[in-house]
Amino acid sequence: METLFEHAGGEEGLRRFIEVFYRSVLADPLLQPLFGAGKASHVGHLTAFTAETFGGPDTFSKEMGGFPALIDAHRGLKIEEAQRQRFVELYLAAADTAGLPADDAFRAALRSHVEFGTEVAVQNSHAETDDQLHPLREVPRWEWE
Ligand code: HEM
Repeated sequence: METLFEHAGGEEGLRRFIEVFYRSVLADPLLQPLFGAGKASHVGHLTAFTAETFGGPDTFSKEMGGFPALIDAHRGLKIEEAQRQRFVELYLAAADTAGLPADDAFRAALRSHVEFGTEVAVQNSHAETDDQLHPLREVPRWEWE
């Protein structure tokens, strides 16, 4: 069966999507304060993460610090629910703008992926001890719904 990665247009399709998404995040009054001026590495890292979770190459885990780097990136950010919801909204809007496939099965997987991922990020952003982190310790392999 085709992977979500292949269906999304591989590395190139996902990078185009994440570029649109990150641009919209940095222009958003609710989210921009968390991201500051932005980081040159963010598009590459988020693209690699998304590729890996959708069944593509495991470059994020092998070469970019993997899940521990992701936990560190969100620690202490204290992401609010309104910010989480905006992140989801912008993510799904970017999928339209970037022209990712619009079929229901793919969009359902994209939505459940970002809903779950943002819940994990919010929890980790508030954790004051390792016990309070979400139990996830590896990049999850997302599947078709
Ligand atoms: C709840 C909403 C979220 C907010 C507000 C948020 C915010 C941030 C911020 C401020 C950074 C550090 C600055 C930067 O690298 O530009 C960051 C890094 C990162 N975030 Fe998030 N994040 C959220 C959810 C997610 C989700 C759901 C994912 C994955 C699906 C994700 C993946 C990443 C990655 C890959 C990095 C870069 C880590 C690295 O440099 O290795 N984030 N995030």
